[in-house]
Amino acid sequence: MDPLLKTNNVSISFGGIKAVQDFNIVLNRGELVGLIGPNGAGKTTAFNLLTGVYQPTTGTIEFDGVDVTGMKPYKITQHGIARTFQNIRLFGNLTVLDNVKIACNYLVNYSLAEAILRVGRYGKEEERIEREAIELLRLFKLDDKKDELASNLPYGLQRHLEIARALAARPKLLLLDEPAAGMNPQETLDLMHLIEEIRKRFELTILLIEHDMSLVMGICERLYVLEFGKILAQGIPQEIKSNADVIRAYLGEEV
Ligand SMILES: Nc1ncnc2c1ncn2[C@@H]1O[C@H](COP(=O)(O)OP(=O)(O)OP(=O)(O)O)[C@@H](O)[C@H]1O
Repeated sequence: MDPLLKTNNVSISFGGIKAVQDFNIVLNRGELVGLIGPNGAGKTTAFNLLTGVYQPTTGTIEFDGVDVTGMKPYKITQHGIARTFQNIRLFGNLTVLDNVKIACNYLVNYSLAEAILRVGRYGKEEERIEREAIELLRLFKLDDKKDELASNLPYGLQRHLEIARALAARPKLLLLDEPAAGMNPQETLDLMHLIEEIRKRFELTILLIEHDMSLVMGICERLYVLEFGKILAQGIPQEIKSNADVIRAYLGEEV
């Protein structure tokens, strides 16, 4: 089967800094792959390239048989790539439910005129969106908090809501940028199980940036390691753990 995502020598520079250089990765359908590397290695920049936030200086990105290089972020979302952010980006003054419903709107099937006049397909679509949003919240055990303001949720649940919102766009590929940041060990463990569950349930492919090595090594099937914008190593967790270059890059930290 064709891979879901394939990047070809994707690079970007900011001024003189080559933030990402010759980024070549392949994600097969259904894989859960980690993207790790020291601070400033280029991981978030790679996500910004895959989601159209940045245009690559050179190189191409093929997603599900389509060349998505240079597409606007909303187009890329419509093609099936969704993400979460390192720093939570919820609409804090909207309810938990509305945060998810907004993301469903990428997929609405009614015209602007029908929405303004509140006729035609509008009503049915709105019902469907609400139903799907509540189902998602149930999966994340957030349905009993659907009417609370997102900013009032505890930190760990805000991270869950971000993932629920990303899923509302029904992606084929989910990019998670440090989903366990700031979580305690129990919350991290719960998150690991949740990620595995949503992968199965939604038949997702997942690319995960994470500094928590127990999380990455525990759930990822393969890993790419970035250093100074370049791929330093790739392989299964066992290979990466014992890779001399990777150990050096992490300056003797336990990998
Ligand atoms: N918009 C930008 N303008 C200038 N430099 C940038 C920009 N975005 C990223 N960089 C630089 O690109 C390099 C890679 O940064 P990036 O945030 O992708 O690293 P990272 O691996 O995600 O780091 P961390 O683990 O700390 O989040 C850094 O040197 C950063 O300063």
